[in-house]
Amino acid sequence: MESQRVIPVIRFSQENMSPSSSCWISTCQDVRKAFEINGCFLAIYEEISMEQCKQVFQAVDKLFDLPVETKAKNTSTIPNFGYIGPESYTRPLYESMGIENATNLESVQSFTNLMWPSGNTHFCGLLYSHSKQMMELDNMVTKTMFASYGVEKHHELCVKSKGNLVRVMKYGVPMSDGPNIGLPPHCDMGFITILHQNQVNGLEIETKDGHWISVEFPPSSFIVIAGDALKEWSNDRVHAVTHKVTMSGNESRYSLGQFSHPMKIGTLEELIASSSAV
Ligand SMILES: O=C(O)CCC(=O)C(=O)O
Ligand SMILES: [Fe+2]
Repeated sequence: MESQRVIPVIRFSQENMSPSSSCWISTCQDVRKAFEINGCFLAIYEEISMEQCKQVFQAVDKLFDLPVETKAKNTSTIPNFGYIGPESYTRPLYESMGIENATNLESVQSFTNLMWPSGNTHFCGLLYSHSKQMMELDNMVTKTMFASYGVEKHHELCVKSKGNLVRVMKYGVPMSDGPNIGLPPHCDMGFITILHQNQVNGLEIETKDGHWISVEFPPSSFIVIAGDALKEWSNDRVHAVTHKVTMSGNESRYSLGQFSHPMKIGTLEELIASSSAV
């Protein structure tokens, strides 16, 4: 019971990620345990510097300062992938924008040009390199998870077929007598979400025994959240964790999430069967 109520912290250093290192096996086991018991964990990932994260959130702050008509140009053929403005009853403080395939320079460029028709090379370069680095972390997470289930040889295919969406989010300051709902309780639909924030807390995770715990982000940490598609892929081994955002205090909260989803891999059962076949 207690292990559910503390979010596990797992270090993703170059050293831990080498299959020949002494901690490789334990890292893989920790990832699997966290996904199965908690449905999430905090990854310490120092390859992305804290200075870079600070710059990203400063750039995102300027992005949200653009007029609503400009932000609304961020559209998508996929529902909820583009600009989402505040919704008075369900999420009055929430606003977000999505960049599809943010690990592809042209996608980030076309998003940037929509927002700043005269260009913004700083934003474009920053978001592109940040998204690529977050995807590297995502790939390490899948690699350790695949290894822990004995299906590591299929990991490359999973990496190659991954689609992704980077979503930047702003949560406004609640009025003293107004609602403080940032985002109502939900599970993510995709495979894996990797998320971090500026210095303002607000994310809460529901444990399997129904307790809500507030997420505190240690330095250089990113929360890794299992979504419904990962639960389904794993035949319910992995727990898709319910989470929500509650706002307090007098500072806006910014978060950036990367949502990834492999397109064409068999289910875990199928991969296990093909890994054990001679
Ligand atoms: O902003 C956050 O911390 C959570 C965002 C979230 O849960 C989502 O976009 O699905
Ligand atoms: Fe979510």
